[in-house]
Amino acid sequence: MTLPDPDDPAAAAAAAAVHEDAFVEKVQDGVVQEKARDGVVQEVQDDGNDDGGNPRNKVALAPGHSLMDWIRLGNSGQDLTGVGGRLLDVGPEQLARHNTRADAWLAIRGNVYNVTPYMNFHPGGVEELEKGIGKDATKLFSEVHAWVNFESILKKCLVGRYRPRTADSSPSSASPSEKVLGDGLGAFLASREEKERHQAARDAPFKAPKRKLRWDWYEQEERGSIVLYCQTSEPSVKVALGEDNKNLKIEVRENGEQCSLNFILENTIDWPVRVIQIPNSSKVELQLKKTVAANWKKLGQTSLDSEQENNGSDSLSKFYSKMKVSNVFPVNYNTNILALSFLDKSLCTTPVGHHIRVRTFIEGQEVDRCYTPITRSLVDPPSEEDQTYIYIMVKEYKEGLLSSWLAKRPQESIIEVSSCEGSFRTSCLANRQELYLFAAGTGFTPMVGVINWARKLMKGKCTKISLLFFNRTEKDILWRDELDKLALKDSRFTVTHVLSEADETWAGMRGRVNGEMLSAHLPKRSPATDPKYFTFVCGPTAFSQLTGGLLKVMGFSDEDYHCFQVSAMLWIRLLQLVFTSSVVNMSIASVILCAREFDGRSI
Ligand code: HEM
Repeated sequence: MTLPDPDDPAAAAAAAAVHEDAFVEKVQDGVVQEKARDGVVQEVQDDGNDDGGNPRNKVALAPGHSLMDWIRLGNSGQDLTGVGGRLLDVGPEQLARHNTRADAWLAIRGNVYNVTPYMNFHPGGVEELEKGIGKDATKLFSEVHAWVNFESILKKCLVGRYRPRTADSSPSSASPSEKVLGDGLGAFLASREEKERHQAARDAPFKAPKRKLRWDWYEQEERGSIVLYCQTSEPSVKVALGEDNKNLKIEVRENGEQCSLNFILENTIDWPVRVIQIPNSSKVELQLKKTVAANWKKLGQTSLDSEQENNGSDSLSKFYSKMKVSNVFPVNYNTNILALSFLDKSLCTTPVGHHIRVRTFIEGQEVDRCYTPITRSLVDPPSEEDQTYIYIMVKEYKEGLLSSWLAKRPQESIIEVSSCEGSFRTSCLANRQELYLFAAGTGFTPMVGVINWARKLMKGKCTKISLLFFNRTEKDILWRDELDKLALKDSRFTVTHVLSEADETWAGMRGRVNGEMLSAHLPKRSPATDPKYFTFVCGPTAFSQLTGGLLKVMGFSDEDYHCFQVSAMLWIRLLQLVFTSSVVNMSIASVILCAREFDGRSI
């Protein structure tokens, strides 16, 4: 078996998913604990050897045809369906016409896949796979290896739904997602009885939603997984488990909408739930660990509601949860990392480049500030960040109401934290190979997520991550150690420090951002003719405006750079603050000071 590269979480996560967790239990330090089908856990050294002794009928695959290679091919953007990605309703006759090695379709559990590109990747060999083509191969497939997660392995080869009573295929009038999911769990369930039970559980009475959050689930004896089919690859997902360990609430926020799912689970689960964003897809998997190993047959009772965010303060206030400052890690003389944890069994995920709001009441006044969550470390961000914590970097501003309040707070202080917000979409980085980051002061914090994301998920594609980091003095440089260590560890990453008020001992670059600095830092190629590189900007507003303006002059279009900025929403909130009676005594000046606290940008 080819083991996932532990440094490539995209591939590793996908590899774990395709094995449905049946085997790969843990990948750590190159040692995999492989759980055999009889439940015995054995340690296997990752020696890169693909055959592992070949205890069964697996064939030796040609070089370049490992599971990892297949995942890469799937992520390459090539159309592996052969039908342009349209979803078809396929009847037996049409299926039977695709019965050659060069044009091979098969149906498994209600879905039709084009397995032509998978032929040479099939661990059981081409001849074996050929036995199932041109027909409904569900029985054959289950007899040989019912545990194989075909849905995940072949997801990029999906042709459509199998309609045994349909003579011809036609593009169905149902929406693509309806067709992919069909009756949801049906794709996963072998017995009709089970299917009906699950259907009943899913159709349990709930408030009619404006937009349905589609989901599926599957289970093993010890675990269950809920798969959410979101609209984007950057949903913010919040999960809460009730005191009874059975009441599970899921909130998904994306595209300005929030959808909620509430389950009363069939039985109790252990906290925490693990939330896994399947790389390069809009699928999110919630992994549940059952308190007592048993087959549940159904997930439980559900209710579902969805609401359109109306940009109003009422709607916003719903997204605040109480969190406590669990730990404080000093960064430099005026900046700390705060580890925030929920008071109850809740967690939330943070899409790259998105931010949260921290809110509290100081002397009766509501103070609200945006922070971009970071990872605890830049050099070794945990591959599985503990999602029950949110880490924020807080710089103390003397005149900043919230930051100076936070700086004085001992551990265990309680604050309110919103769900994530933001407009950044990683899709703008598709096919980019080089990233150039321009940050000033705490404008560096959104870059942490970008750097982590590029290192993990653009592996193989991203060849350069170059940060030009502006600060006043040496002691103001945030995470200097981490940045230097990362530059040593990862040859793709470089950091250049620029100081505006350096003392005479400073041998590095000096000054404020200007056109010369940017051109020296960027490739000589024009972004118009070479769209392989992308630029991020974040810092005080004056810095961002100047840098953005210079980039435009240099030929960068809006598609070639992203500026993390104060959102329009923050301005709306600030104006609301000025005009609401609760802060009638708050001067416009102090509101502006609040706004200034947005990641340190001055306004
Ligand atoms: C329906 C016709 C198929 C037949 C007759 C067949 C046959 C086989 C055989 C004989 C093996 C070696 C089994 C062993 O480990 O002893 C195998 C392994 C495997 N097949 Fe298939 N296969 C079929 C379809 C598929 C499909 C459609 C997929 C894609 C999802 C697939 C994925 C795999 C995987 C991942 C393994 C390795 C399993 C492991 O490591 O435990 N097979 N297959």
